[in-house]
Amino acid sequence: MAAFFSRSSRALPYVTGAAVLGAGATYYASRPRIQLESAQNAPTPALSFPSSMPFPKKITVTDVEQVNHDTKKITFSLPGGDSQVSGVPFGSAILTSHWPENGWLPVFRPYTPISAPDDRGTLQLLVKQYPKGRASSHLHSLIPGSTLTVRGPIPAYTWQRSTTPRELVLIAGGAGITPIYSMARGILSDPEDQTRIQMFWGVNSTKDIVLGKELEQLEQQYPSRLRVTFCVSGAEVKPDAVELAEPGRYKKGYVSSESLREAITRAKAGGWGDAKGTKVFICGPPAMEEAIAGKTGWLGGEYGVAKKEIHAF
Ligand SMILES: Cc1cc2nc3c(=O)[nH]c(=O)nc-3n(C[C@H](O)[C@H](O)[C@H](O)COP(=O)(O)OP(=O)(O)OC[C@H]3O[C@@H](n4cnc5c(N)ncnc54)[C@H](O)[C@@H]3O)c2cc1C
Repeated sequence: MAAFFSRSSRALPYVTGAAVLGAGATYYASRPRIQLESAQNAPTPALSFPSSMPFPKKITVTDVEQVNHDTKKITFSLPGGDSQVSGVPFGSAILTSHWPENGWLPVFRPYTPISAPDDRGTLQLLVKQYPKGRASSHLHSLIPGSTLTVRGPIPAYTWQRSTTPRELVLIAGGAGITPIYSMARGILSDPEDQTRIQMFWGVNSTKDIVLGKELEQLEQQYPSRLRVTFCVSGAEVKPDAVELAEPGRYKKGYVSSESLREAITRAKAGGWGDAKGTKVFICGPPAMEEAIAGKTGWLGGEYGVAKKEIHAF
């Protein structure tokens, strides 16, 4: 799939039928099962692939929360209310579109919901605004009652649960946290899945840790299955975090080779890789992905991880 951070130029191909239909079979095999409370009130998916590609849906803003200097959490209600779930499997994105004022063409952009696939009646996006960003500025302009046109879900990684213990390394950079968080929560919330996750999230500043509480909650809920390390590269690092309060939890600097070494050693001891052999999931800026998972990156070199064992969103 397109690298998350070269996303603007890659958004358009998502609307092309060929790419979308080609991935259809994979998506259907991977759709999460919806827990039915009873046959009568079984929720239906608001979005389903491929029918929601040509026939978009409108979702309505119910809440907007400014979570830091550049990011908003936007909550939407689904067209069918509580009788629906989003239908977006974890790790997958939806395709938003809007017509810019005086624009000749609509602007399409993918966003990964941070709500769970089986949340009734609601879908939540976490959107970072880029200076002059067309879609992100539009999304940041929405207020309760505004509507947004969405298509999808865009097929993503086909996850297979593991009933025996397995280790994964998940790496996010900046706003690339949304698919990584979504994958982690989806895997952890399956009680039959024994996958254990070591997650690294590289941010410029602790201000950028916009899903910190949610990740902390997951860690508390699944202490033996999730371990998160925040790598803070800017000057401002949580005071005393490294030395005192939370040893190992906050690291100064980028997600580095040294940071990963310990995780990989642990992963190797515990049965590294999911049922399909994928060992590392990564989503971040190109420079970060290149340094870690590129041709001459540490994973391939120092740690001997093959390209096919790495999934980049
Ligand atoms: C599968 C997928 C899922 C995604 N999920 C999310 C999500 O959950 N939340 C989220 O906030 N974004 C997400 N994105 C990114 C999103 O699709 C847009 O690309 C992003 O919001 C910027 O679009 P824009 O129209 O606002 O900016 P544009 O109008 O395309 O660009 C405006 C300016 O911003 C700069 N810019 C754009 N993107 C970046 C970037 N990544 N880094 C640095 N500068 C940039 C451009 O260079 C340009 O100068 C996802 C992308 C993909 C591929």
